[in-house]
Amino acid sequence: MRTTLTATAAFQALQQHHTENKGRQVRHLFAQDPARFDKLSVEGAGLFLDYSKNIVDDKTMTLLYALARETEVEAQRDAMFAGKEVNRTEHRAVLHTALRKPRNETLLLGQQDIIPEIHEVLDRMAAFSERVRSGTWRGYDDREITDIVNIGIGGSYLGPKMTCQALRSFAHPRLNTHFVSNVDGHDLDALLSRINPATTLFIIASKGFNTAETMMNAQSARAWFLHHATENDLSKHFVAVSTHLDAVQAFGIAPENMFPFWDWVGGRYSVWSAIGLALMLAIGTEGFKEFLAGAHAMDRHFQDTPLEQNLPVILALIGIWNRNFLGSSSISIAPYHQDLRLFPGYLQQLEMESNGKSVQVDGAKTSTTTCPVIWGDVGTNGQHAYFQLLHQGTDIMAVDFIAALKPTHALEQHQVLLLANCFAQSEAFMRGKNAEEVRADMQAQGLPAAEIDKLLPHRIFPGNRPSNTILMDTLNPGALGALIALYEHKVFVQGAIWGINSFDQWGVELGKVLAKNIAAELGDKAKPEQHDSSTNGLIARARAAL
Ligand SMILES: O=P(O)(O)OC[C@H]1O[C@](O)(CO)[C@@H](O)[C@@H]1O
Repeated sequence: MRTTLTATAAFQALQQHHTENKGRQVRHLFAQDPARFDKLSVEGAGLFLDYSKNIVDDKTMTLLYALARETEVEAQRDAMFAGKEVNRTEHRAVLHTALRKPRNETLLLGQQDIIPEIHEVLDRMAAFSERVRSGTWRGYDDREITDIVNIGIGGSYLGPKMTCQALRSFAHPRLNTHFVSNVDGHDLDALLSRINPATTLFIIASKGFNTAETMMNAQSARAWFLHHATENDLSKHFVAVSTHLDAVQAFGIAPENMFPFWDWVGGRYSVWSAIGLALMLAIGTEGFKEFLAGAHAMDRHFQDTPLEQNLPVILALIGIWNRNFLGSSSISIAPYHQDLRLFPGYLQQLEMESNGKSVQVDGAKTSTTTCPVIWGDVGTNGQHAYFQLLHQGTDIMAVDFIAALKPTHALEQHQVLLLANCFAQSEAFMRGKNAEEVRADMQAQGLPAAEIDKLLPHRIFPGNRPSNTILMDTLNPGALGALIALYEHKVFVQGAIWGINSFDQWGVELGKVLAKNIAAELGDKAKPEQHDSSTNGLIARARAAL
């Protein structure tokens, strides 16, 4: 039985520390300590994390490290890396980290070293990718492939799509990557009218190969293809990524066109496996290797670095502080890089599907709140839309700013303005602008006293809004790998502290079952209505329309 989190000595010490320091202003902490930035920033695996703009001091951090130690984060981390059955509700090891291990390492799962089979699949992916990229893999009328369509959903979609978008400046110029996930036919339909079956390669990506949305999209894509070509041509245009060879074969894809992975890779952690095939096709084998190496560097950092300098641990602990003590209910992810615009959506699945739970591993209710809402968009766009609420709204929401110092374009002035905005926002969130400062500003502008009094409350910024800033040199495959792994391990540490299983997702099941029933009812108008009056009413309207 796990000790209740709120009953741990460290948690209680943090509660007391929080009570004693209520109302403290980070701007004052900066004024008191000129070395604050140096003390509360850390570097590892090519990433730099500034967490000094959070409402913490040395004592807060010391207590947070004590919380990590008391909840045995290090032992839990080591168990994950060693391949222990960390995903206890599904009786599985959790070994996405093994996917980024170099060829010369070993990792025993039971009696078997799993590194050789991981690299065997990587080698097959590489050989295939190089054939497609070089143009030696040809379609049914002997033309080169120009379009790759990844059909998958959840982790079989978000990872490949986000990474292809993030690394688009490293992509092969002939290959356009597309991603279809939604069972809404508008998604597939909009794409099919823009591509040529003779030069298109479909990747059917699904861990279980039984996900209703993916299977329907795959069947429709296949049917569309067969309008233009024959069954014999399928093997040149359809490949699959899955853990289920039999289901892939039943769909009509031959084993040599299937790239396997393993049940110890969770869907939202699978971009490092063959699920990353679209990315490998886009950026090439070397680029994909760099991507894995960046993540591996973060793995090593996470495993080997003391908690006090450990990026994922610190990011996680700051998150725990903001969530469980300051009551922050969401984190806005603000990438100041256009190519990372899908990163907030990717993190939504990673964090919310992993830690959106209210029951501990031992079955008891959690004693604290767990995963906050993750949301966001690219920075400067958000500034002109919802940042208003972050600055002056009633809830305290945390922000993660993410930026690359050097761009992959030559428009230097854009980069200057971009970074200026990024740093200005974090400064504004932290500092705010108090009544005296606002009044002095308006007086300097020569506004009449009555107008100043009227406007004053509207123009005050409370500040003290917590944020992290993560910097990388350039957004390249290695940096992206490290960034994703940073958040993966952050999620792990938080799950370990909250005592929850970050690797199952039972919460998505109920909707799937109900949808199956309702789909049958929509298809058969004679079926009796058997739901609440709202659901029955909606079904009746749809039956009338279909
Ligand atoms: O890759 P699959 O098996 O199609 O699953 C897709 C997604 O569905 C989920 O299982 C949730 O329903 C996710 O965890 C997963 O990423």
